[in-house]
Amino acid sequence: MTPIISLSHVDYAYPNSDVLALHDLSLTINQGEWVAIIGHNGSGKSTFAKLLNYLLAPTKGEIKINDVVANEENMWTIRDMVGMVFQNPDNQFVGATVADDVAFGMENRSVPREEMMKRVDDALTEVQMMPFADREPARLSGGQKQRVAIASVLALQPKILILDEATAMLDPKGRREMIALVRDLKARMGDDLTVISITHDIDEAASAERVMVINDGELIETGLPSEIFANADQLRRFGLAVPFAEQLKEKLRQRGITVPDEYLTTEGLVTWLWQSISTK
Ligand SMILES: Nc1ncnc2c1ncn2[C@@H]1O[C@H](COP(=O)(O)OP(=O)(O)OP(=O)(O)O)[C@@H](O)[C@H]1O
Repeated sequence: MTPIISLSHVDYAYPNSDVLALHDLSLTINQGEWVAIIGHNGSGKSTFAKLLNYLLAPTKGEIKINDVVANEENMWTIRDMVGMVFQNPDNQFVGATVADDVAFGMENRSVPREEMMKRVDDALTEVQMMPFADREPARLSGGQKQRVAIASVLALQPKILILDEATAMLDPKGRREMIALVRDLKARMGDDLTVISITHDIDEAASAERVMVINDGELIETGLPSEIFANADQLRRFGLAVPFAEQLKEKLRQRGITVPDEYLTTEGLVTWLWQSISTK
């Protein structure tokens, strides 16, 4: 496994604040991983994301992206490697059409026209938005807008895609489609794409390969989604939502029913319930 993101004893304090938004953060994320970052409001998740593409500079410690130290001098190399999609789909558009919008970042980086046209087509195809290439972005649904935002990032061929609450403003269907899209992208691109999902959405976090929990600016837990989400007491302690299936398991246990210890998705629990009822 090759590390693509490494943080060593990183602190960050906002200029107008004497509180550390992040404190002594040390971690490694490997090339091709899909990592979810969870934590209650104000725990430092967005600050972490902004440090990764040098929108913010660490107050202390060192960040390396693909072995390049994040600093003033390497800022543009870092930003070329780390693409970000934010929460509000309406704040991410600059072009008159979907295709213009995807082309915009490449125009800024002087990608030759022919190469640019090809990358626009490829990126829109990846996110299944090719039929919308000539549409006005403002007229798309929230989920479609976020898919175009992902295409704009993919067209720049980043190594890392950061989704900073990118599903938060979508309806459940849009959210499911985004998660499915990221899963497809990961399956197709393998180690060529590392994904960081900063999210409050349990389904999104559970789709990742690894979950990191940030609490009050510190990394307090990292593990498989199944390990993190099966620990309801710990989730509550850190102000996080407990998955529906885990809540139901707790209630069943209180009634004396033996339930599986391992984490189950809602669908997994439904299947288990059916099986245990039908064998009684
Ligand atoms: N521009 C700023 N100036 C000063 N303090 C800030 C600024 N932005 C964030 N903070 C503070 O830094 C801490 C971490 O904030 P951050 O936005 O990274 O948390 P978060 O986990 O992303 O929260 P949320 O889930 O609400 O988006 C919080 O205490 C917040 O109040």
